[in-house]
Amino acid sequence: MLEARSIVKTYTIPGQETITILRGVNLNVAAGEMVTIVGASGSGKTTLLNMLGTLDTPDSGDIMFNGMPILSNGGFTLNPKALASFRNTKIGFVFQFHHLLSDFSAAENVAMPEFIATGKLKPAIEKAEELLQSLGLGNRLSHLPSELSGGEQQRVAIARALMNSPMMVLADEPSGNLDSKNSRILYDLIAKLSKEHKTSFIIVTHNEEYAATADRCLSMEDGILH
Ligand SMILES: Nc1ncnc2c1ncn2[C@@H]1O[C@H](COP(=O)(O)OP(=O)(O)OP(=O)(O)O)[C@@H](O)[C@H]1O
Repeated sequence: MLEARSIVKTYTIPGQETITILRGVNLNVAAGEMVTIVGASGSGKTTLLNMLGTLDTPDSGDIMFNGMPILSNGGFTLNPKALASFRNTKIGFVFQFHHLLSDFSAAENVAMPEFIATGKLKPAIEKAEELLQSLGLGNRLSHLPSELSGGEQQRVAIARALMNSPMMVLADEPSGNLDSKNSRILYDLIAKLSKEHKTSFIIVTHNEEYAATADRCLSMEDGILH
């Protein structure tokens, strides 16, 4: 489903030498596969996730998505509008600080991107409620983020990422602020969703114990994914 080839990324800070973060990363992820990425702080895990999510460009490398070239020799193949549409429809994002909107309920938070895209509130809310119910949050639909536990908030963030039935979800430390019980629940849930929805998950984490529960656990070392 996803094929990333020879991704190289360097950063140059004015007045300092250039540092190479990604030295030629290769990654293949199948549909419905759950892949975790571990590695030392600063090793480039988030940088890679940003490239895979088309949020940033590498210096060089290629990305194919479902057989379609998205990135060729370090440049996007789509114009900005088409790229944004690709990202909004095919990729879901889950971050450690889930960025839920504090004045909106769980259901409204999940429905928001679709409401903005379509201008139709009722179908978006109905779909959001259905999704939240399937994630065990049926009795939390009208709660504000501040009225939800950390684990519940993270499940709302996952529901939001799944709202447009993406082919791939990218998650950066999704359990970073959760205790071990809630982290376990979250990883079990992701494993189940990846199989049920045939959605690929790529998850960056520091927790090697949970990382090992994925279909495949990779490690970022010296700018290469092993
Ligand atoms: N915009 C930038 N300009 C310069 N250097 C950057 C920039 N973004 C990231 N870096 C550097 O790239 C390296 C990799 O950062 P990245 O956030 O990908 O690491 P990480 O593996 O996700 O780390 P962590 O586990 O601590 O989140 C770091 O040394 C960071 O300082």
